[in-house]
Amino acid sequence: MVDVDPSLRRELESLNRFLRVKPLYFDFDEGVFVWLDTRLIPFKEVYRRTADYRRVARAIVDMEIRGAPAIGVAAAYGLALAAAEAASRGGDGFMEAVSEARRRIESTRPTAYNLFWATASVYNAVAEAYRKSGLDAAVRAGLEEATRIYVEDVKGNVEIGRVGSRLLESGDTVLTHCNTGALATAGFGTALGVIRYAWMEGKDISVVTTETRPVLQGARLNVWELRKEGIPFKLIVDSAAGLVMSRGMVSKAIVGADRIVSTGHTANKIGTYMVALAARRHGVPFYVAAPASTFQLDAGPEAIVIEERSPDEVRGVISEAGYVRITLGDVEAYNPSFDVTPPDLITAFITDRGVIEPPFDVNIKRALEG
Ligand SMILES: CSC[C@H]1O[C@H](OP(=O)(O)O)[C@H](O)[C@@H]1O
Repeated sequence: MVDVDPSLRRELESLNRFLRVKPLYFDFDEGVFVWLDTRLIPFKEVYRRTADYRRVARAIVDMEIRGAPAIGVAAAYGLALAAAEAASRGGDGFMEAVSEARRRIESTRPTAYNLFWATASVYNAVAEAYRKSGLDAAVRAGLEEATRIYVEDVKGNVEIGRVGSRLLESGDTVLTHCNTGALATAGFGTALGVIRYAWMEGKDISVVTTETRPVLQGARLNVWELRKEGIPFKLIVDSAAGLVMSRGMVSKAIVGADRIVSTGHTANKIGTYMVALAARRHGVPFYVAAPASTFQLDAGPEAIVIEERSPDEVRGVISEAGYVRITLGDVEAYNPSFDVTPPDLITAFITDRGVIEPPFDVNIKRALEG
């Protein structure tokens, strides 16, 4: 039994009413981190569990866990587990071991800012507690900080939903790209959280989701979530986004983000930039929904690192039969996992601190630093 402040445990319990599914959580009785392996969705629902931070890191690299906020929560609990492991070996080299774990976790995926924000928060909590009160306090501090990050993600998502739902009305058809729902966060969602919240408020909306090649977060994860919620939707191939907007089939577009910098330049799943271009061409409002933990306020677009993943993701797809190749195995493939949408194509940011409108280089800092 691993313990944290009882008030934190009570707050966790109070959030269950918002959680449509618990895609990742910490099992305090067993002292392990638990997650739903999103690579198998919608065909199978398999939960994984571990007390080893190295296994959490691999789950992030392999996209068992994916989505900027979910990656942040997993990184936080992974580093907390690393502190517990290091403490079990005694005090010698404790902070060196925690620093090594931090480096390993931060080497998993480079684009989502939530990951680095989360590891810094947990590392600082562990280091401060260790300096003041020793090993046991450091382990507890790490787990408590990770749990606070989890709680804040759920609460922040619900606030994003509440704020964003005001921008939607019955009759809207909302286009979304990639998965930004429960399976990308601690359990409610950002862009898909706005759609979920509006639906929960009784707004008669529908969704157009792109399939989101190559990993098919739309065709696999959005389909699973929207079907569970009973929200009407159509699935389209990524390259149909322009046509559906040209035909007036979409009234608004809402996407998530992996990193938003001080100028408003936004890194998100590959294909987002093209959706934004089509939205501008056809007068469709284009919103980016993200929590404060996705914003990097001390940097501009030069800080955005675009992850390049295995060419095999382009050469095949995850299907009901597992990975299926769709071309020759030796084809040269280029697989940037994200692109950057410039601020002039973004109508507004929907955040847990409210809606942020242009000029973004002024208003982002004003909303988030205040
Ligand atoms: C709630 S933001 C999720 C964000 O993360 C996704 O990337 P990936 O599936 O590669 O982790 C995508 O960019 C989503 O918008």
